[in-house]
Amino acid sequence: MGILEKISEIEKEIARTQKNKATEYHLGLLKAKLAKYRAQLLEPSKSASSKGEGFDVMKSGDARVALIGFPSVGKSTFLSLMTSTASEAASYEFTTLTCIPGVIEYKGANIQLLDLPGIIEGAAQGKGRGRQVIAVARTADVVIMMLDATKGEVQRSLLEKELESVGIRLNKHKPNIYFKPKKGGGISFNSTVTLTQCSEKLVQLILHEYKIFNAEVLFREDCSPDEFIDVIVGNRVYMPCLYVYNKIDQISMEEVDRLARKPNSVVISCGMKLNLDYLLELLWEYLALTCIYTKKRGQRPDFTDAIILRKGASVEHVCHRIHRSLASQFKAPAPSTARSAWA
Ligand SMILES: Nc1nc2c(ncn2[C@@H]2O[C@H](COP(=O)(O)OP(=O)(O)OP(=O)(O)O)[C@@H](O)[C@H]2O)c(=O)[nH]1
Ligand SMILES: [K+]
Ligand SMILES: [Mg+2]
Repeated sequence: MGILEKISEIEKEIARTQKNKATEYHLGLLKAKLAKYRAQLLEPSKSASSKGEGFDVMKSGDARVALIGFPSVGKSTFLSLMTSTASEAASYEFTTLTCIPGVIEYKGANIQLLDLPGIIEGAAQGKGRGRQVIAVARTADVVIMMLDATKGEVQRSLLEKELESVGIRLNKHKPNIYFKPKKGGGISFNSTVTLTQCSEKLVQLILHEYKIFNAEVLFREDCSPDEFIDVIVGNRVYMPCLYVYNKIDQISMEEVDRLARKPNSVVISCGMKLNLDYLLELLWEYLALTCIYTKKRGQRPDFTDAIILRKGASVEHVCHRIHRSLASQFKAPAPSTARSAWA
């Protein structure tokens, strides 16, 4: 049996297994198995020919945003509207075949926006250019999931499933679980909160599935078995995602209102240039960039020229941006308390 078949067998079994106290261990084990097979599926294939051409776009600017969506939802139209780059847009599917970068200039920052080919169901398993597109998405700071407002719901859940299956976690934080494999001593299990979804026995079962017999595990949060598996597997990407419903010129006012109220969602129309300013404002929030203004002694700061840094940047980072040798000229290293000054 191939990996794909094994995956689909397990998925079917999970679907037909009723969720209750009696099946919780069985389900936990199935999920651990599923995660293992998916990881195997994602191991880089040996043949170089499977690499997409034109996908290795250099990172540039202060942040990177990737446009993910089904074909013909308006990704290229959006790129052409927001940046000075023109990306071909047309009414047929798969107009865009490579990664096309543009730059959004906003509040003094250069935000790299990547237009990508449309992806479809099965993308994670290599359908279309799915794998390459998803590989680019992993490198982004924020993903814009562009959806056709007339079929947004279906598209959204399909794409979420695709990204989920390759270890991309949207709008979630890293589970607060301390996990450390050891050389010996068995499994030590502790928690600082009451657990309602995992137990010591289930944790052990899952660890054994990964052939881990010695480890320290500390739950600092009431996490699910899936979240625990994420911690064991490790290479997960926790990514902010904005759901952008485009083409609202095609739906009723009531429907626009309903979509706009969903969490992490914005409604726009590229065709009628509706609500694009608000989308930018929100994108800026999601990027969580920090602007630092410098000033000369006795003068007012120049608010037109900012040093743009990532969230959590330190004083040392700022020094580096001003001049490479600045930090090393200080008598003492920046105190660690200063690190959190604008985190
Ligand atoms: N009605 C309407 N049509 C739009 C809107 N935005 C884009 N379109 C149209 O949708 C079609 C597809 O647009 P594209 O920008 O090529 O879509 P895409 O997502 O880049 O498509 P692929 O590259 O094929 O994946 C074009 O005919 C656009 O003119 C909108 O807001 N309203
Ligand atoms: K298109
Ligand atoms: Mg396109």
